[in-house]
Formats: sequence, C-alpha cells, structure tokens
Amino acid sequence: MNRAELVKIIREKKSVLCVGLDTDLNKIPKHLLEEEDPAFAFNKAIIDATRDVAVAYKINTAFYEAQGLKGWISMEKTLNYIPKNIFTIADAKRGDIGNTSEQYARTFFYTYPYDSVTVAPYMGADSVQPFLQFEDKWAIVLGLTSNAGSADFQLQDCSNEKLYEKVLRTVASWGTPENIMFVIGATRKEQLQHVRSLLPEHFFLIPGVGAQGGDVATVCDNALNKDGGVLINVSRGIIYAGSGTDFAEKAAVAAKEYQQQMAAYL
Ligand SMILES: O=c1ccn([C@@H]2O[C@H](COP(=O)(O)O)[C@@H](O)[C@H]2O)c(=O)[nH]1
Repeated sequence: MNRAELVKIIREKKSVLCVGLDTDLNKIPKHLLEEEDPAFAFNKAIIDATRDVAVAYKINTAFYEAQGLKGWISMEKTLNYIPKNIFTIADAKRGDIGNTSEQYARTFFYTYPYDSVTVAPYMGADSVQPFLQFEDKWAIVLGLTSNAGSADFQLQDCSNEKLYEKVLRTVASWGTPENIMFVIGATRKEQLQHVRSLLPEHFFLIPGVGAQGGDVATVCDNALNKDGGVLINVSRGIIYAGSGTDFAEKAAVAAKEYQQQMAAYL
C-alpha cells in the first residue's frame, strides 16, 4: 500500500488506529481452545469486530513464531483474512547483513505479503536497504522505543545529539517518507513533539497506548502532521478488553472508543 492510499483510509475512517494482534494462547478466551486453530479463530473475531475503525493491523510475529509451524500457519491465515484496504504490519524487528536482510524482506513482503515490516537499525545501512527495494512496501525502523530500556542506548549522548536523533536523521536519508516509517513510543511524552519537528513528513508507528500507559491525546497533540502521520497501535487494550464469550464485542467497544478520541483530531 502506498502513502496516498494510507492517507485516504485515514481520512475516510477518521482514524489512525492500528490494532495489535499479539495473540497469546494463554490469554485468549478458554472456549476458543476447542477450535481447530484457536489463534486464527480469535484473530478472525477481533478483525471482524474492529475492521470498521482500524486503518492498520500489526501482527507481532513473536506470538506466532513461539508456536512453531502451527503459529506460522495461524499468522498466514490471519494476514490473508485482513481486508486488502487495511495496512498490514509484520512486527518482526528484523535486520542483518545485507544478503540475510534480503531474505527477511522476501519473507515479509513476498512470501507473506505484508505492507510493512519493523526493522532494527543497529547493523547500519546495508542491513536496512534491502527492505527499501520493494514498491509500495515500507520499513518501519525502530527510532525511540516505548520500553524503559530505550534509555540504555537510544537516549545516550552521541557527539552533539542523542543516539536516537542520529538514528532518525541517518536512516531518514536512506529512503523517503514514502518507504520509511519510524517506531516512536507513546510513552516518550517529552520527546514526541521534538521528533515530529525533526521529521515533519514521516509516518510514525506509535505503540505504548493502553497497557503501557500512553494516551491518544498526548500523541495527537504532539505528533500528528497534515496527513495524520501516525499509526497508533493498541494491542492488549483492545484484544483483551474482554475475556469471556463476548470478547469480540468488548474489543469492538474499546476500538471504537479509541477511534472516537482520534476522530476529534482528524
Ligand atoms: O517500542 C516499541 C516497539 C514495539 N512494541 C510492540 O507494540 C505492541 C504494544 O502492545 P500493547 O499491548 O499495546 O502494550 C507489542 O506488540 C510490542 O511488542 C512496543 O510496545 N514498543
């Protein structure tokens, strides 16, 4: 999906909501464990309940890889089930020497045809560039992450700037706002506005709303741009809003509440 198509969906739905499918078999409602593919049954119900207000779905591959082959099958079925006019993200945090990154890019853009994949930039230009060679596909590069540990390296001084600032500035020069997004944590309230001023055009994938304590208002007040420019991810705050047979209805209500908060800004 290209940028113009993504921006169109944001405008039509008045939403920048990305629903995170962090599907944990220990957390899904117990009655679903009797299904042939419990993870897919859960995801299918969540997608049906949230597709009207979601502009993106983020599949965190860790939750599927942990289940081995059957997890990869659940992931593929889920990806295929997501409507084609909704942006898809493989949250896989890949990146390696060039020829290995080429294989990761093939995995998540071709074998599994996601629109985007999250990429760790630590290994430098040759590890990221293979993800930038596919038309209408995106690398979503870790910029300033939402976890406490982001302070260990990302917030450290590096010459006259913070390491995360150097990463954003340098990685942005490897591509364009049409093929690179950055992960910026909603929990990094002090830096959100600054990051937007550094990168006025780029889209940001913003995790950390809900279970990690971030909120929609802070993100929208500080990080929106003329195109929306953010995808605000909520995983546990939506998919585990309920734990009984009405889990999908509860997810629908939670997703709608988030979307209504966003609509006020869009
Ligand atoms: O900086 C980051 C990068 C990725 N994530 C991922 O986003 C979701 C957040 O889940 P919640 O349940 O809404 O907290 C999850 O898949 C993380 O691995 C992140 O949180 N922070």
